[in-house]
Amino acid sequence: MEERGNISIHTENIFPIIKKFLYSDHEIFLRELVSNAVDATQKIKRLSSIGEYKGELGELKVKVAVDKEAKTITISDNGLGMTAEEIKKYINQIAFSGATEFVERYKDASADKDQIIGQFGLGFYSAFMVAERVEIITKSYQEGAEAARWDCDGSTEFTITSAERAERGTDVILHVAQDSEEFLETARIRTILDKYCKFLPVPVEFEGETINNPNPIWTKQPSDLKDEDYKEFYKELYPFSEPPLFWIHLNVDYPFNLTGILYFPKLKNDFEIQRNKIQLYSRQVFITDEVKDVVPEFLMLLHGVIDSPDIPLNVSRSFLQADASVKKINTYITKKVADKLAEIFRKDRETFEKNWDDISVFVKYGMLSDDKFYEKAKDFVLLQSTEGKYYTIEEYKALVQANQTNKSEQLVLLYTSDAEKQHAFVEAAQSRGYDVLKLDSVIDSHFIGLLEQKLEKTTLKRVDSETIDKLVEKDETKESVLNDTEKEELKKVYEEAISNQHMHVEVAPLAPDDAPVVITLPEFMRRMKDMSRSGGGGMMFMGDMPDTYNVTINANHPLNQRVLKAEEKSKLARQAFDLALLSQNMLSGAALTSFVKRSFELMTNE
Ligand SMILES: Nc1ncnc2c1ncn2[C@@H]1O[C@H](COP(=O)(O)OP(=O)(O)OP(=O)(O)O)[C@@H](O)[C@H]1O
Repeated sequence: MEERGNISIHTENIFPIIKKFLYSDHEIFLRELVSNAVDATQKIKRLSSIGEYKGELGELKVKVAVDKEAKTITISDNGLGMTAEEIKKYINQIAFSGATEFVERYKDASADKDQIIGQFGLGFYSAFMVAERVEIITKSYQEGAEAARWDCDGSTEFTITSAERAERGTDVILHVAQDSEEFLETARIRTILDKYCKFLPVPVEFEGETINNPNPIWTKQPSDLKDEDYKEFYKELYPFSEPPLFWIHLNVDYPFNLTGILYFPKLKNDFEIQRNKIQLYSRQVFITDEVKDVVPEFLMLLHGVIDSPDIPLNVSRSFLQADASVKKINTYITKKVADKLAEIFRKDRETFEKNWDDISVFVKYGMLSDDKFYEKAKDFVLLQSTEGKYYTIEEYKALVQANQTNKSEQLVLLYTSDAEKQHAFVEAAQSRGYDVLKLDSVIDSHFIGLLEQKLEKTTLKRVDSETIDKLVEKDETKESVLNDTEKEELKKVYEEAISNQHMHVEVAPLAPDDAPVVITLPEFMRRMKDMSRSGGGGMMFMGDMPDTYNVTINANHPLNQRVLKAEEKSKLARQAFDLALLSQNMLSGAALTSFVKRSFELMTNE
């Protein structure tokens, strides 16, 4: 038997295009061919199970072999094989038109071409990305079938001849082109197999070893698995990572098909570098680790695998975002993750609190970016007080309600963004019986905004944004020891001593044991500046403005009564002001030097 033919006379030669134009990701040829081989073995298994094939199945496996001298890569399987007629049908017609369509569709799409090619293979013809000639030697499982050889040199011409092959199955032999000889290196092939074929459902052998785990745990029933299995699998996926905190086994078959395991890694605050750790599979074939658009942004902080044949990979990005099943998948995963967290919170609050530092970024990010997630997470998101205790929002509100409700019935939640630097303020608040929250991660400034937006009659104030009396304004007037003239004079003394237009001085009757001078940066001002720094809200101009602080002089503090009577009023006032700066880590440079000098001088003259 010998037959020559043209694959298609209507299409321009696609092979040079496959080879040259789709220059990126040449390595996926191996994924395509090994998956075909795996499919072929699974098909024979199915035929056998329904009684269509009565012969011995034997040990089903796929082999990959490199012959450096002959410059060939061979992918062999003992699957169902093909007759000469089937080669014509599947390889010459169907696969070819598939490849042609692929090339036609994507040769002009420049922007996300790499993305698409990475996710969606060309099928059999991707062999020509690395080969100058491809042979198929195959024998069908059907009784009395003759072995056949297909040979194609990368033009549209092919030959089909009869061949010698004892057993059922297929060898695909790639004669590697000169410019692709890197693929004759076994280390390279091993790396590619490891990336794409690690969890293929049929054993894949290379250099005498099985390189894959055909039964990864996500394909099993959760009830058949122990914690150890999940931890082991995590190690298999990320050999150099710390153990995960906990995990979720995803398992749906309606209205879409999806399995997988998502792990909560130890996150801390470095969430930027942790992305792209979720691997996307389609029937155990690795597709990509760029799951953007497939899972919600905030879930990309998780690690693990998602396997779904229902994720359409052969479409462009914008389409993917609008795709209904992708949306459903998003919603499903989000719900699962929220439910899992709620469950741990409910069943084992201690563990939940212990891990809170690692998951808080994730939970807050989720609450900020997804309203449905907010609705679930609002009951388990934790607020940490500076004293190290954890509260839910409701618990915390109940805790501070009595003491921290101001005269306009607003509940004032106090927080510090840096307990060290703002120590003086934290202490002052605590001595009033107020509680102070620790909200000090990058995401917290956004989280604070979210809480205010969602919680009724509640504001959040940083402890150093006002003097203690104004933080939680009560309906009481404080008596002042100084009369108005004295207060006016004191103000002048300080204004002159400070002599800085960005320090707004005012005199107020605080408690005698409050600090004599308090420097605050109003909450509103700081938030505006934060906003403009992060480029939002049309506040760009504010970013360049110097901070304007409020300097509150405590009229009731004995020191200020002394300032009024002292000979060197200005010096004493400046000293008090510098001490206030110092307590907030704001004193440096020349100001610090002159403060130190002045202190020695004052001590000497005492
Ligand atoms: N090793 C093989 N054994 C048996 N049949 C094969 C083998 N490789 C390819 N085929 C046949 O050739 C057809 C075309 O393969 P090709 O890889 O181009 O497309 P596909 O596998 O159907 O789809 P995909 O684009 O997802 O790869 C297959 O559907 C199958 O019928």
